[in-house]
Amino acid sequence: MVKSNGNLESHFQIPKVKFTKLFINGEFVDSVSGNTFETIDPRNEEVIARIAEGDKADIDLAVKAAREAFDNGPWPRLSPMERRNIMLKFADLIIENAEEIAALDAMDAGKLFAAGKTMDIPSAAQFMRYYAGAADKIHGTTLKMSRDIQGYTLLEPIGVVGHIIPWNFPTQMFVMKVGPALAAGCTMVVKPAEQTPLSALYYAQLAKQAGVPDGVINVVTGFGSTAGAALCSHMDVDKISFTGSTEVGRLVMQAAALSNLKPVSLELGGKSPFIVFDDVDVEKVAPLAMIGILFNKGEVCVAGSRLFIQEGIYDKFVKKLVEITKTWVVGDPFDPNSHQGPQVDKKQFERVLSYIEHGKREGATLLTGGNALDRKGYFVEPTIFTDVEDHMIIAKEEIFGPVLSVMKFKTVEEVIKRANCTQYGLAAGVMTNNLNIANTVSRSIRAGVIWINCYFAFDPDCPYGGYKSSGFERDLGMEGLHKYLQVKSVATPIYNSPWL
Ligand SMILES: NC(=O)C1=CN([C@@H]2O[C@H](COP(=O)(O)OP(=O)(O)OC[C@H]3O[C@@H](n4cnc5c(N)ncnc54)[C@H](OP(=O)(O)O)[C@@H]3O)[C@@H](O)[C@H]2O)C=CC1
Ligand SMILES: CCCCCC/C=C/C(=O)O
Repeated sequence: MVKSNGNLESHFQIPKVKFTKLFINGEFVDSVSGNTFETIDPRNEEVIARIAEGDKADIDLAVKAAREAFDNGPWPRLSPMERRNIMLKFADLIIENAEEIAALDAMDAGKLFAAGKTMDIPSAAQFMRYYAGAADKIHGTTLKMSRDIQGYTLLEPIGVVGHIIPWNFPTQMFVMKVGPALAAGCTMVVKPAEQTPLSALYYAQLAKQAGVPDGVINVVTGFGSTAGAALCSHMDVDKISFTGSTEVGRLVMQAAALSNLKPVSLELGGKSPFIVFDDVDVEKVAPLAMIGILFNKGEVCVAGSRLFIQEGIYDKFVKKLVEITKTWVVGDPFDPNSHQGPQVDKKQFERVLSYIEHGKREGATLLTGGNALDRKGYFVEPTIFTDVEDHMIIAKEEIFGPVLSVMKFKTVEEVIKRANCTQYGLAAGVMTNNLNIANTVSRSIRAGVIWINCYFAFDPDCPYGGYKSSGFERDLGMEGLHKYLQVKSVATPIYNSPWL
């Protein structure tokens, strides 16, 4: 039985929500319609605040501000060093306000407050600093042309960017998208997920404080089917950067194509294999496998949700997994003893529980967990299914919760084939002390991120994104910056040069 920590009263003074309106052209404003929507605390199902509900009319105003800021404003025309300095100030303000932002994401998304303060928010500031440092290192190339022509390329900002972000990492997603776009000299409209508007609005205020000019960053809170769809279809938006479900990713791409053929980058769902060979130390790797599914309550696209264990260590490994779940505390995300908070909302909570019922009906063995906690809020026990078969729904579909599907395998060839047998291709974990196996498997798995003897090894310098139905283009790394740039080739004749 998973313990639900008794201390549900937070000793931390939860801050009042300061920003609830749309942020357009440097000001917090009501939506044109005057409509608002509730943002709910998944700990207790209570209303945190009412937030301005932007729709097409507000997207039009936000895009107009971003368009004007790009076409005539200072941001794309500042020297890269000036952009860098403002971005560094932005990063400093993120760190200075880490505690308040962590509290907002804990209230809005059920994310652990302590982890937010010490990991999520600081890593977001690091992402911003990484791209501040990249701002004055955006270089084209000189070309060796075949005739008496001199050629070179320019990397130019793509223009007005629409960022549509999900609810699972409100902070990182905001900064992973906004940071590189700022460094590139772009302007933007951010549509945060309806479940998690609070930190995005807070970041908008910090950006203004840091000196980001009005109109460069605009935040329109609201719903995907209205505000999000309007952003994707907008004729004055030059690029869409989307993170979310594969299903919605298709809609985003369709809207972009049917409007002005704007390019899109898609970071979508996953069903990542975590592969354990029988030469590993079970005591060390089993905890990593559990973190691979339980980190952030399983609401992670790269979660290692399919655990493949080689038969030689299967029984010992599974026994260790159960031991670990018994020490795993599910409870109030403000309580420092909690390892796991509530799922983000009622819809996701019910979705996870419905997948657990699928697993039972399909004949998998429910080894541990499988229940909601008997308390208010959207809390789900860490759940492990064994005897899972590849054709089962819990082996094929992304659950996006603390539910692990465990499978046994014999050979390297078998596990490569089974790991690749998925529509997704986001990430994979390969646990082995055999370098040849690590090399073979890492090159054979069709996924955008491979972690060998580690997991969730995120870094600002390491590109992150998917193959197949997990999307294309990358966040993070210099690839995460280049998607906000476009290449211009320039050529001129050369005369009397001693060489070509
Ligand atoms: N790759 C990743 O990091 C993530 C993947 N996911 C996947 O998505 C699933 C559901 O999560 P969810 O948040 O509902 O993901 P969605 O794909 O539904 O939403 C992601 C973002 O897209 C917006 N959106 C929704 N419909 C449209 C549309 N027609 N046009 C433009 N934007 C739209 C959403 O707005 P709104 O929230 O207001 O509807 C949200 O901001 C998860 O179970 C998981 O499979 C989810 C989060 C992160
Ligand atoms: C420190 C963790 C950063 C994670 C940010 C991106 C991951 C998103 C996902 O896979 O859902």
